[in-house]
Amino acid sequence: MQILEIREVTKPIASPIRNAYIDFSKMTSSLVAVVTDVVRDGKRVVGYGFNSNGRYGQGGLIRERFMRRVAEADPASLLNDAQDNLDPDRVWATLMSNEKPGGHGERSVAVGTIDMAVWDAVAKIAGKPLFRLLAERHGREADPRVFVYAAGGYYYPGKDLSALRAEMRGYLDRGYNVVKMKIGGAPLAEDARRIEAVLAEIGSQAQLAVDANGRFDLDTAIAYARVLRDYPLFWYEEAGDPLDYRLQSVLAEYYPGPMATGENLFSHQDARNLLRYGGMRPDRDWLQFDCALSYGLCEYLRTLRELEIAGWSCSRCIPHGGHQMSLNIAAGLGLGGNESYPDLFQPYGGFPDGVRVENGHIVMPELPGIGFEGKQDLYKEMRELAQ
Ligand SMILES: O=C([O-])CC(=O)C(=O)O
Ligand SMILES: [Mg+2]
Repeated sequence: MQILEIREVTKPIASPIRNAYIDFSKMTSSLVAVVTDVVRDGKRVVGYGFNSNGRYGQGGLIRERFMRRVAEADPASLLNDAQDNLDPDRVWATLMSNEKPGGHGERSVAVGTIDMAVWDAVAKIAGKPLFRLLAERHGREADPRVFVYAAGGYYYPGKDLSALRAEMRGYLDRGYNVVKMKIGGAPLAEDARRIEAVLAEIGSQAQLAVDANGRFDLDTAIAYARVLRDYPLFWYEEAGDPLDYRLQSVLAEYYPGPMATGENLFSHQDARNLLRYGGMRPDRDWLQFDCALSYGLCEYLRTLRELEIAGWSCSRCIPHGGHQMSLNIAAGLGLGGNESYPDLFQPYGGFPDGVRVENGHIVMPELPGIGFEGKQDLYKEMRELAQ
């Protein structure tokens, strides 16, 4: 049993939307295939992965360093002790050989993308959905019913309040009961009007989260907090720079409602620093670490261990990124849910075909691996890469 090859292609996921920090006009994502020599149900097992939106494709790093390390490794060194499957941690250690600690920039995205494909292959070789494999490995009961919320509400040329309201209404019509919109890309008074328009639209049918994408300095974060705290928000997300733990912790003094952050922290050490110094409150705040951007599930498991040490429940995690990998982690390990972008970043985001959102939850189908084969538009792109 061995990995024959890793392939990568960088795909556009561009759109004219904008958050408070970036636009997505040139956004790309790496799609990776881990091709094995294992055959299941008459078909060669290929694991797939991709990175979530917001960070660009990583073809350069993947080709120059990470693919080569796997290709040069003794294939037996990547197997588990029983030699009946790949060992994701051994593959991970090979990927990360000769990498210094710290500086978790783009390489965490490259490794996270390959790691997703490795776990997909491992679950397919085991013949199980990844969420069931994870639950078994951790001695837990899987719960295939997962909370999901609809992220959108971007700034968009010519988008007025009625378009924003119509967008949010569309999410409610599709079964969501928490929706998210961007803030910080317009003056505070205008954002307040946008928020009030959405609150009027969703009424008591749903709750609203807002996301500043790390745009604010402390004064601005507090100025927003003074306004936002009078609204019944689901959370106030990523007010300031992701690594400015002091800002986050001072903000907590001005914002009694739930805060969320973590999508731009890419290692368990950074996550640990957030828990130590960021003033985040385990009884109400939310952690959004996204394995696809942060060295993958092998590292995410270390992050979950840090949560446990710091007295946090993993049910406070609702990852960023809207991909099926985090849905599997949520169903298998008991996270609080997952992000979803009903109208964006297709075909990468979303659920297997036929999965519907009801009362803000989906039920995971019983597909081997991560479940990409159940989403036709996505699997078409994946198959093209593997052929
Ligand atoms: O706009 C983005 O970069 C995505 C984002 O922050 C989110 O989904 O929370
Ligand atoms: Mg965000």
